[in-house]
Amino acid sequence: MSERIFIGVAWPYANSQLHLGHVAGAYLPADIFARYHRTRGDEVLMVSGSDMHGTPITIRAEQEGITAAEVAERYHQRFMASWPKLGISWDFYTSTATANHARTAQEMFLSLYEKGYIYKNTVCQPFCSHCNRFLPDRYVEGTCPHCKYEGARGDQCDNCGKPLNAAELLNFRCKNCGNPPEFRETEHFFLKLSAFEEELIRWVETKTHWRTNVLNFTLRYLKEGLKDRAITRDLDWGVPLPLPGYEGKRLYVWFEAVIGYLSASKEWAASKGQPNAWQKYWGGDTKSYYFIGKDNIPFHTIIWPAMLMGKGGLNLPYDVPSNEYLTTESQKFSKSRNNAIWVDDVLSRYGVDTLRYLLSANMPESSDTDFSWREFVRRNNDELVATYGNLAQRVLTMVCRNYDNKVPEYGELDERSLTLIEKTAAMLCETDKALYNCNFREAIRLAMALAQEANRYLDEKAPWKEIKVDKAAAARSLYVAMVALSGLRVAFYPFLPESSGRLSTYLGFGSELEKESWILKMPVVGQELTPPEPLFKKLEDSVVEEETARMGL
Ligand SMILES: Nc1ncnc2c1ncn2[C@@H]1O[C@H](COP(=O)(O)OP(=O)(O)OP(=O)(O)O)[C@@H](O)[C@H]1O
Ligand SMILES: [Zn+2]
Repeated sequence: MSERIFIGVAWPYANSQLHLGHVAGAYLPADIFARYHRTRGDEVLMVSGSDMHGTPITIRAEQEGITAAEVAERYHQRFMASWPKLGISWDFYTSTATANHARTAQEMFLSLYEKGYIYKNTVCQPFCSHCNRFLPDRYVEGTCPHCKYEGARGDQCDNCGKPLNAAELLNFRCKNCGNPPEFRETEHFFLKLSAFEEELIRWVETKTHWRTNVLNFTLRYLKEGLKDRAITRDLDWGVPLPLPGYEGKRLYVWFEAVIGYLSASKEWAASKGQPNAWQKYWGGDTKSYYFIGKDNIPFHTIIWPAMLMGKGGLNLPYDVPSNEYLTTESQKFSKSRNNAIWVDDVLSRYGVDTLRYLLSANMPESSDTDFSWREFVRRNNDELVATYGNLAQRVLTMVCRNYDNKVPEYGELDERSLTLIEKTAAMLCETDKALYNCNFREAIRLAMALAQEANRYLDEKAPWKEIKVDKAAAARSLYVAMVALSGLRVAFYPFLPESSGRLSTYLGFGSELEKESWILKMPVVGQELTPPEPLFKKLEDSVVEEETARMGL
């Protein structure tokens, strides 16, 4: 039975270009999941957009001496150019700078305000007398009170993932001038998170299908007790408050950005000329998945669900399959720390499927994972080229050369051949299960294992020898290997859409796998074929040194 799946993906801050951490953490797993469900025949809506607001952008603008709008627009355009190169198949990608988003965020604010879930309070906020302004979020740095990490910021600690208030930091200082701020009174609006504590605990306790790290982090956080959080800031960049008298304040970026999932869905519906079409993705038995890196967990398992509970009538997350960090030398890739490997740069030298393969096979699903150029080259050469690509190339070239560019007659199948076909069908069942449960590494491992199995079959049968004595036997071996390839193109499709599309045409099927289904399709005897080009290119070992030198390690 087909399902309806909503996929929300973290909104990247438009303060820098994309690095491999973003891809491995959020965008690639979301895209794999979307492509998989579309191929299964499910209805999918995958949305996100650039986060144009917040202090990461104003800080960058101040550093460069340009406006925040200019910074945000520049990186938004770069993201838009990167997505197709990466093969990220958005149903809709927008930004938080739209009038639709501001309106949706303001409506959410007012709805929660009217129900008493948002209230006003006077608080002490850090104020730098040297810079003469309040210091929101990332304008303050200091030591995390929980894990003692020294580079924690006024909104969150990147090391232990806990959201923070500036006043909780130890040894806090102004990011701009390094002086310790004083605390001054200012009025802010608060989200009454405490009102949702019990409902949230009851809800999270039913989420036994969540990843252990996500579930444990969330429960620990909830059981420490929820504090109400300020959701406005003294800033002039962001979505204005929908109430008169607060012109110098804006909605806090984290309250506002998560609303993007809803506003993007509405904008998608409007763009299709069906303004109500978003509703079916936010109600009924639609399952909502949110793909994010682990620093975003509390915003998606606590704050956003609390907002949705308060508003009512909209689906809560079904799953939040958050990834851990992609690291270099055990440090989180970070724009701000400048230790990143940039997506556009990598894609200017290597194929997109090589990158997607490495990041899928080494995805930081359950622990932080170091990116390694040695692994990049090894997996490309040993697995993509020697195991999978070579299998396709050997089989299809022989078929084209010896059987007049047509899928050959295979006659009667022997035991060994039937076993490979059965294993291929079983692999599709197992990858289906793994992908359904967001076990991406497991799924891609299963597919590559079948490619190895098909190579063993081919080496045993040796059609290049058979053909000299028994052309019909060689035809059978090659046909059965084509059946395995037919299964592989489906299983690899969510991960490696470019090469799967090509393999699909080489096998005589169309290139649009999403129009098929997650089953083993047999190549059609007599179908005309075009001789194949290699699916992947071998990389020189020198790539490891060149790239490591480029990173300055
Ligand atoms: N090294 C990483 N590994 C895994 N996920 C990451 C990594 N860096 C960022 N992400 C995820 O990518 C998404 C978008 O990131 P965002 O633009 O918010 O950057 P960020 O986390 O502030 O990164 P930075 O530290 O580079 O400024 C978020 O869900 C974030 O968790
Ligand atoms: Zn200062």
